[in-house]
Amino acid sequence: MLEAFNVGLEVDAPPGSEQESVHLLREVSLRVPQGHLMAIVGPSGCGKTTLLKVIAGIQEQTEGDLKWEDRDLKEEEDLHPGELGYVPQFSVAHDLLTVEECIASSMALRTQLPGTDDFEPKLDHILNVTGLADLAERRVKVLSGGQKRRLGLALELVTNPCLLLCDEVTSGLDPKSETEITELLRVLARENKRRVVINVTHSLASLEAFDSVLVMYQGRLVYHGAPKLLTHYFTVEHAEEVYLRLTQRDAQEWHESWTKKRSYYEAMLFESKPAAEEAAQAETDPDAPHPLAPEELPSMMSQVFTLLHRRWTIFRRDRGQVGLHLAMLIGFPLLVVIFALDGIKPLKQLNQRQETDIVYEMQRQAQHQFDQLQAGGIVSGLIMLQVVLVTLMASNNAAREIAGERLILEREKLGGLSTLAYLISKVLFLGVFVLAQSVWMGVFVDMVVGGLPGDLMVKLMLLVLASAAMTSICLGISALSRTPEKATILSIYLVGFQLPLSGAVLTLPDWLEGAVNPFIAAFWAWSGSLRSMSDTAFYDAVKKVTDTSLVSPELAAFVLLAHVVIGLSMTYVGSKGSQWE
Ligand SMILES: Nc1ncnc2c1ncn2[C@@H]1O[C@H](COP(=O)(O)OP(=O)(O)OP(=O)(O)O)[C@@H](O)[C@H]1O
Repeated sequence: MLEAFNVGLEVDAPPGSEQESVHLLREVSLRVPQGHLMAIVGPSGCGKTTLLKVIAGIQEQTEGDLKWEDRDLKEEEDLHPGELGYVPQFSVAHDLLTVEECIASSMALRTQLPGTDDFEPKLDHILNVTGLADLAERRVKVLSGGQKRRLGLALELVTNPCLLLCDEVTSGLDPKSETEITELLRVLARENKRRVVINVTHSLASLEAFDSVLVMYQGRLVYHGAPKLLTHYFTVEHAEEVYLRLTQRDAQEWHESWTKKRSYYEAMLFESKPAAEEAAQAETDPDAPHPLAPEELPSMMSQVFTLLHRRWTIFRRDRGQVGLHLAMLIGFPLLVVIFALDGIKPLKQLNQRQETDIVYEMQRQAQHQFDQLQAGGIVSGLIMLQVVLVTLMASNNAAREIAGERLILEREKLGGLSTLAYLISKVLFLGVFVLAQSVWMGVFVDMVVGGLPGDLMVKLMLLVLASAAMTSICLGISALSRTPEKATILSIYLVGFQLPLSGAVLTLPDWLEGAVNPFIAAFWAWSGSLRSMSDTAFYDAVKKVTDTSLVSPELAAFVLLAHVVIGLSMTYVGSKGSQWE
């Protein structure tokens, strides 16, 4: 039995409002027996989705109590992820996966079935029961609205939930599809004796298939009873007239009226017990296809592997992303080399004279002095260009990574996905890009210019760390942002400020340098790389063209690592926090 006692939800009023807070729900009390299919109806904005979220534990009520099978959901932990199925209004599947892949990945994230003999039969059963068997190979992107809703439902059936909450899975469909999905919900309600299925809907047209109907109005419960008594209660001829009728009294009056009469209507609900009987019958059915106990969650590493495998599949199929990554991987190092073309000659000449006394050479040859200045500018510029382009690639890797799939993440967390598993999968996925982009950039440029001064390994390490730092920070921004657009803009600003604030082009005033540098990854990678040349002739040349103080490679590596840690902490906190809106 699902029970609510005077449940209320009060939230801060929107900015600019005269009140301090608003009540989204007030004094909602209900009892829903098991094996029952209930519809929540009401005009737009009356609190249907809010009530569903409170029952699901996505939003916690500020007043009253909720009970499931005599467990107080406020006192004890929320429902076990395997006990709860929540189908949101929006699509919770990746566009580039097929229907079968989506269900299989949901199963792998939420159950221990993959690898067992039960996996295939269960997958087939879910495809069949939701009417998706013929669409198993079709990608989500091309599914119709109704098919996406069936898929949303299918993703929740992998665990045999006993509380299945559906937000508008029947809305906006043609009458035939609406009837089919309602019938499916009814079958699901009967399939498991412990199960309660609740569906939010706008439609008042086909409520007969439900065991009960709950009407919400302005955050209040104003009716909960059998569908056939709805017209009687509201004294209207057709159910479709109920919304108009509601406007004739205010919500408080409707609620008071309901409080007086509810025992009569609820008693009728419990007395008829058609649902419980049908459920008992379904349970004894010898053809019942699978056990109905909730599934156990898989291990964290198993979730990491599933997420990683899924992410690579999506990446491989996203031709635009693959093309962009390849273009940057090949194009950016070439760009650096093109800028260096004019300077390669003095660079090589200076390279050949490294063994000689550079000061003596300078005094002796005016030409050499000119070469040295030019070479210093080229070396500093090349390193900075490498670093900035690597950070640009890093921001492109990470900016949309979490914000772009936020609602899917929220749904999967509710289904038992570990935030740490999610974070590790992102680190492993993006780590490949960080290594490929920065190592290739460093090695390619070094080869073409005939060897930049200093230890190649130190410069490569700093490039990798600069890329890792920017990737982590942008991933953190992505996890904390409400939309992918916001995350992208913030990440672009961050990269845009790297060059002017790095001190490589213009020297910042001392007081500003100390305040800004800690935040500029490009400064540390550039500065540490230049300092790593301190035992070569180039260091003097580089010092001549920059007044910015240069730091040791060790300090640079330490600060960049700190950026990585901060970025990953932001990512963890941002991913763990709830962002359903
Ligand atoms: N976090 C929030 N802060 C402030 N107001 C909110 C919040 N969440 C929802 N609301 C408001 O609460 C009201 C009820 O929202 P809800 O989404 O539950 O309505 P609904 O009945 O499901 O509507 P619809 O049928 O249009 O989906 C709306 O006016 C909405 O703007």
